[in-house]
Amino acid sequence: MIAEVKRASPSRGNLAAIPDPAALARSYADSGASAISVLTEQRRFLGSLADLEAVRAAVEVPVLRKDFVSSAYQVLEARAAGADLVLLIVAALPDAALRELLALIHDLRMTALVEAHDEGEVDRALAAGARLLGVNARDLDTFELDRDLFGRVAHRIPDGVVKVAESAVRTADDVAAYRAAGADVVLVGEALVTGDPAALLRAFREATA
Ligand SMILES: O=C(O)c1ccccc1NCC(=O)[C@H](O)[C@H](O)COP(=O)(O)O
Repeated sequence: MIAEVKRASPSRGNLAAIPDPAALARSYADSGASAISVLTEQRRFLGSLADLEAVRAAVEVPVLRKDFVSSAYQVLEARAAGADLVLLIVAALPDAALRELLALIHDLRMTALVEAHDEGEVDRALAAGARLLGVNARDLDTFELDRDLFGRVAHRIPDGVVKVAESAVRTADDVAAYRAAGADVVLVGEALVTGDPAALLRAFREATA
């Protein structure tokens, strides 16, 4: 499980105040999350690099900078703030930029979560050298959720590339469905920040046991 610190979103507005992101991240890690995703975009998600720094200082597990990263500067910022992983969204990056940012992230001994939303984007992510590939159920233009998307495109992702199912998890059954469709990792935001994170993470883990 990757558990997300998510105060607000363009599709859902304000979700949770999260006055102490470090405490939330600690509760995620204590409840078995294997990594923490921190949204650092300010305007629509109400996140910040300060949130990332606070989370980094609070947990031992890897921390993901989740943002619309399109420059080397943002990757270096992520590193300086203590991130281990950086999100790269295929739809937002031409092939050359995707390759350059991926190479920089690997040179820095970091990991890129390369995010796709259709088969063509999965193929572009693989061609660029993605080793951790996310399939986001949320269409970033329309905000529509398609929980079945992961199952339709996962067959294109070869063994050896870690498969992450992103978004739209509300219940343990959703986690079980992603797992059955081949997900190695599931990334969850809204359900955790609007519910009881410890109880949910326990139920999510049991759903895949
Ligand atoms: O969440 C949104 O509304 C959103 C809109 C546009 C671009 C990105 C967006 N979210 C980022 C994410 O991918 C999710 O925060 C993450 O996958 C968790 O999703 P969920 O569990 O459904 O909150």
